[in-house]
Amino acid sequence: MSSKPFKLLIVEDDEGLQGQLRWCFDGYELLQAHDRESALTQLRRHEPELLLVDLGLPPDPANASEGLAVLEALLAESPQSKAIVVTGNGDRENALRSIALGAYDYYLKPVEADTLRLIVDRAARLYELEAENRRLAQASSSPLDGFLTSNPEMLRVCRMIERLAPAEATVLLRGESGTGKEILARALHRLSPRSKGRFVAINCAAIPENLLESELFGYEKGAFTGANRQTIGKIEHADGGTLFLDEIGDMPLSLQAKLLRFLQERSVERLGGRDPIAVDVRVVCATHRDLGAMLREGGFREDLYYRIAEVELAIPPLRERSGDAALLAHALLERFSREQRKPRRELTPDALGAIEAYSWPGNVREMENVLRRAVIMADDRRITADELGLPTAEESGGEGETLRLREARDRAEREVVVRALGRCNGNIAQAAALLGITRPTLYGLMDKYGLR
Ligand SMILES: Nc1ncnc2c1ncn2[C@@H]1O[C@H](COP(=O)(O)OP(=O)(O)OP(=O)(O)O)[C@@H](O)[C@H]1O
Repeated sequence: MSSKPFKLLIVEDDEGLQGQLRWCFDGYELLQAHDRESALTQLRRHEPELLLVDLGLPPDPANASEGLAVLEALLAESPQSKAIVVTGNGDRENALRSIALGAYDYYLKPVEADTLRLIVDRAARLYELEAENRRLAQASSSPLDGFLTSNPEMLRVCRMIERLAPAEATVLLRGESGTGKEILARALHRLSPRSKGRFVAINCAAIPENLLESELFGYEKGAFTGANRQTIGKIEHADGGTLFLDEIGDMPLSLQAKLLRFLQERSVERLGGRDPIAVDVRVVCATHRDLGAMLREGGFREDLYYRIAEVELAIPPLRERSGDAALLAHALLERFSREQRKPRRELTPDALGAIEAYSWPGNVREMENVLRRAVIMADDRRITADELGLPTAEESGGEGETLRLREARDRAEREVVVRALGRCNGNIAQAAALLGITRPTLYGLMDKYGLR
C-alpha cells in the first residue's frame, strides 16, 4: 500500500458495531458517520478512498432503501472510491442491488474480522492500481491540456503545436471531421503570447456566402438593407488574439481574394466603410479537404494557400492511432459517468474489442456521442458492445493478408504491445499481465519498437 494510510469511511448507525468494526482496520485512517448527512459531510471533507456502508440506516434501519440511497449518493460524488456494503444475512438481494449501483463488494453479517479485513485490503489494492492508471494516463498522454493520445504520430503533432505556439506562423490543420483540430487550434492560442486576447472561431462551411463576408469583415450602418447599426466583424473582434478559420477549404473564391488582401495588408475594411482598420491577429486554419487537389482544380487560390499554410500539420484519423481508441474510451467513460453523476461504468472485453476494431468515421466526436449515450442508457455497471451500438470485432472484419512472416510477426507484436498499453492506460504491470509476459520482457519489447 502507498506510504500514506488510506482513509476508510464507516457508515454505521449501530454504535456497538461501529466499535467492533474499528478494531478490524488497523493501519487505515478511520472516519465515522451514522447517516446520509454525516456520511456526505465526511466524504466531502476527507475524500476517503474506501467506504464501508451498512445498508440498514436510519430513518428505517430495518429496510435497505436508505442504505442503498446513501451508497448511490456517495458513489455519485466520489465514483473512484471503492465501496463495500455490509448487510444482514439473508439479504442477498439488496447486496446484489448494491453491486449494480457500483459497490465493489458486499459482506453478509455476522461480522468476522479477518474476512472483512481481507475484502477491504483487496479493495484498497484495486484503488491503488486504478489511481496509478489515472496518473499514468494523464502523465503520458496529456502533452497538451485535455488532449489525450499515446500514439507516436499524434504525440509528434502535439510537440509541434507546443513549438509553434510562441511563433506567429500561420498554421493549417488538416484532418477528418472530429479529429481534434479545434482543440489543437485552441492549444496554439493558449500556449502563445496572445493567450490573454480572444480566440475567435468561425466555421466557413456553416455560413452562406453573402453572410460570411459581413461576419468576417463587419459592416457600417446603412451598408445594405437591414444594416441598422455598425457591426464589428470576427477579424476585428480577434484583434490581439487568434482567429480560427474552420473549414477554410469551403470558403468561396470571391472571399478568398478578400481574405488574402487582409493577410497581406493586415487591415480590414468593413462593408460600406471607407477607411482600412489595422488589425493584429494570428490566423489558424483547418480543413478536412485535400487543398492540394483543390489548388490543381482551381477551387482554392494558390497565393492564399501559401499565406495560410506556413506550417501544415496532418492530424491522423482515430482509426490510424493504434492504442488511442481504448485510451480515449476509458477517459471519456470516466468523464461522462462523473458528468451524469452515475457510478463509474466499465467496458466489457467485447466492448473494448469492438471499440478497437471499429473504424470511427466521425473520429473522437463520434466516440464521445457513443459513450455519452451508453452512460445515460446503460442500467448495469458494465457496458457491452451491443449497448454501444457497435459491431463486434469479428463483425468489423479481419486484417489484410501479409505474406512476409518475420515482418508480419513484428508488426503484429508491436501492434499487440501498443494495444495492451492503451488498454491498461500505460500501466506496465497490468499490460505485462495482460500479455502474459514479465515486466522486463515488456520493457525489452518497448525498446525494440521504440515505444518508451
Ligand atoms: N485527443 C483528444 N482527447 C480528448 N478529446 C478530444 C480529442 N480529440 C478530440 N476530442 C474531442 O472531440 C470533439 C471534436 O473535436 P474538435 O471539435 O476539436 O474536432 P475537429 O477536428 O475540429 O472537428 P470538425 O472538423 O468537425 O469541426 C471535441 O469535443 C473534442 O473535445
